[in-house]
Amino acid sequence: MSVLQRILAAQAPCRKDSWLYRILPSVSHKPFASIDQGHINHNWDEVGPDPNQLRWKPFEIPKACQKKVDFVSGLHTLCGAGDIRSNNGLAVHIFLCNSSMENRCFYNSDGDFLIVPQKGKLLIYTEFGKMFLQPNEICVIQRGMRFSVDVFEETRGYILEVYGVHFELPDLGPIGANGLANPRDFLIPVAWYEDRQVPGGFTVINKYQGKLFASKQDVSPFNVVAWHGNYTPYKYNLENFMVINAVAFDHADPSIFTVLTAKSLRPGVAIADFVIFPPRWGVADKTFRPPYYHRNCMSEFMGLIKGHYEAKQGGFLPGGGSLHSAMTPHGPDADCFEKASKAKLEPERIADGTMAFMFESSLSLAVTKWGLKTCGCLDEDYYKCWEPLQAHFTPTSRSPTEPK
Ligand SMILES: O=C(O)Cc1cc(O)ccc1O
Ligand SMILES: [Fe+2]
Repeated sequence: MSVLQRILAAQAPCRKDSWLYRILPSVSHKPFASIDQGHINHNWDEVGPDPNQLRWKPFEIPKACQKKVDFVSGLHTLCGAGDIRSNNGLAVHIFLCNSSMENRCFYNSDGDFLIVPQKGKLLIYTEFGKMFLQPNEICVIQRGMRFSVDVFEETRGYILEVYGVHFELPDLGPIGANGLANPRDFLIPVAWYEDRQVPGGFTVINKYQGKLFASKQDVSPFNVVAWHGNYTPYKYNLENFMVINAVAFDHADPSIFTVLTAKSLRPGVAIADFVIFPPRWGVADKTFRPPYYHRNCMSEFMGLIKGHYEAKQGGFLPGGGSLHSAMTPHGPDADCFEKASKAKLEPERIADGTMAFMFESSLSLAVTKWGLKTCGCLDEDYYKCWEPLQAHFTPTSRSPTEPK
């Protein structure tokens, strides 16, 4: 492992600190000035809440031949809640880019980023070293860390930003010592540096209270020759997730698939959970195996990295998304309902070759103007996937395994 090392406690929640040893102290050579906001927007109430089930077609990536867009200029806020100034809340952003950041880096004063690439690989230069990230891997870059992103094609992904808290592994409770995302599978960068003068200026972009500011300096900020501490970016390959699920009957709460959680101060309640739906076996008897129809207290933003989501074979596509707000009913589409209602309950593989995920929050999310209008990807027909639902209730029917 030349570039990355394993970390045993990437998620140590409380005190976090790292010491960085630089060639030159990192101070701005010019004052920070406000720059074009792009579509970074924390003013969700500009459009406001929407109690409907929303679905987005794949967010469109700008064509490289038309306009060069890098990771920062291609960041768009989709929805969120809370307040940055009091360090409580979250935002969901989409990144759509086609070019590498050239002599530009970004740092976020507001919160931590959990980055989920969906299309295209990312080579992320951080002050702690480099991280190479491909779809089906995720990384966390915490508040204040400067980073720059190289891309190699038209690239898309999702970001979950949390304010005032860090992501950590969920408490395992009765699961015990190991399972779900295991600490051994989290990787952190090893120090890497460049001693590079940049006569034309290296632009440092800062997100502060939801707005972007820029300052120039004449050396690369990636001039850290060594560091130690436990405040580090890290990455994780979702393939390593050790899935635990129902093996007798009933559909488990998807919280059993939590990779990382950003806890609120209320025990058991998260600002945001990052949950995945990995390939696994379905074996539950006497059970409607797909996700149940439900209304619940959480806001659920879902995205798809690859393949199909078990509850929506059509319409929910890789690179798109959906949002089911608190207490709004939702569940499998009519097609899935029909098939699962008649299916023989044999052991079956579920979700092979796919990876859907959920950013789930106890806060009530509002959608930005970009999400509802500007992106142009809202699927106005989403509700139609439930229109053909038919009742299958037959009072006299019995399960084949039930005693007569
Ligand atoms: O709404 C969804 O598709 C996500 C989800 C999946 C599941 O298996 C159970 C509940 C749930 O919210
Ligand atoms: Fe749900």
